[in-house]
Amino acid sequence: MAIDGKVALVTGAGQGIGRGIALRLARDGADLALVDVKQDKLAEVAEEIRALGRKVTTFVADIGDREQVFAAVEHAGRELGGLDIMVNNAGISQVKPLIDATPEEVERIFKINVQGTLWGIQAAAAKFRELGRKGKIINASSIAGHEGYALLGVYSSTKFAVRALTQAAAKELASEGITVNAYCPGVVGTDMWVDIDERMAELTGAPIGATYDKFVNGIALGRAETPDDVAAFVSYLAGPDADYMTGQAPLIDGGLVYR
Ligand SMILES: NC(=O)C1=CN([C@@H]2O[C@H](COP(=O)(O)OP(=O)(O)OC[C@H]3O[C@@H](n4cnc5c(N)ncnc54)[C@H](O)[C@@H]3O)[C@@H](O)[C@H]2O)C=CC1
Ligand SMILES: CC(=O)C(C)=O
Repeated sequence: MAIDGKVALVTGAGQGIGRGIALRLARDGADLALVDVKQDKLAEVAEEIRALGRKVTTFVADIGDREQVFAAVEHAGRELGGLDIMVNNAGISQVKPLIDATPEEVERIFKINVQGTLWGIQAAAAKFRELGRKGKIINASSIAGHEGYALLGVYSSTKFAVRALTQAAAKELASEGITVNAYCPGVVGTDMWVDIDERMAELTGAPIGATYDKFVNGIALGRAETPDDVAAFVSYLAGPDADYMTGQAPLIDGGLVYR
């Protein structure tokens, strides 16, 4: 298997895309460190990974807190014998007109989506250095990191920022053989989209489900994305076939945004 015996840490692994990525990397042969704020969800995913015959450890951490991210990486290294792949997946959404966004709301989403990704890059790079490994760092951006969406403007700006961090980190870390890439999903049917759809309904008066359907109707391949669709691409980014790729943030969206 492509990443047999490698150690991967996935943030936001308790559900949705992060869970899908963790399960896929386990099927690819990796041992997994699962990080989330939700202890009960982590335990469920860990059980699924154990059933696949891989080693797994869990760690409750808020990625917005730098010390907690470094502690999570330390924990993974200690429990699983190192670190090779860091997936900075956890993130939150926010649906609101730009002109109404409060300082507290902006601070919170930047703390998690942008600072959380930066702390993940820092902690992983420090661990790869210490171990002398050529690790891979993989960050969650979005179609909203390539295009600013109405009512998702602040969220979109955090995902543009993730692309900037990905490019800059790739340039800074390349000489050590560390690669940094991002994945940009489209409309994935997770709890995040349930929240986005509900908030859009409140703000626009659209019926529940209508915003989600409108976005999905724009997808050339004719269906919503699944966590497995995203995980298949992350599997490629985590494996040796992506060794010569760095600083990129490709769209994996079924044909929705074209760049
Ligand atoms: N669902 C979608 O259509 C898309 C999602 N994305 C991105 O993919 C990533 C995952 O999204 P989903 O799985 O859909 O979201 P989700 O809301 O279903 O799951 C997110 C997970 O991250 C965890 N989390 C949230 N804040 C955290 C924090 N501060 N520290 C640690 N864990 C935290 C949550 O507890 C949850 O388990 C996010 O970065 C999101 O922005 C990107 C494009 C599209
Ligand atoms: C959640 C997300 O990134 C979008 C725009 O679907």
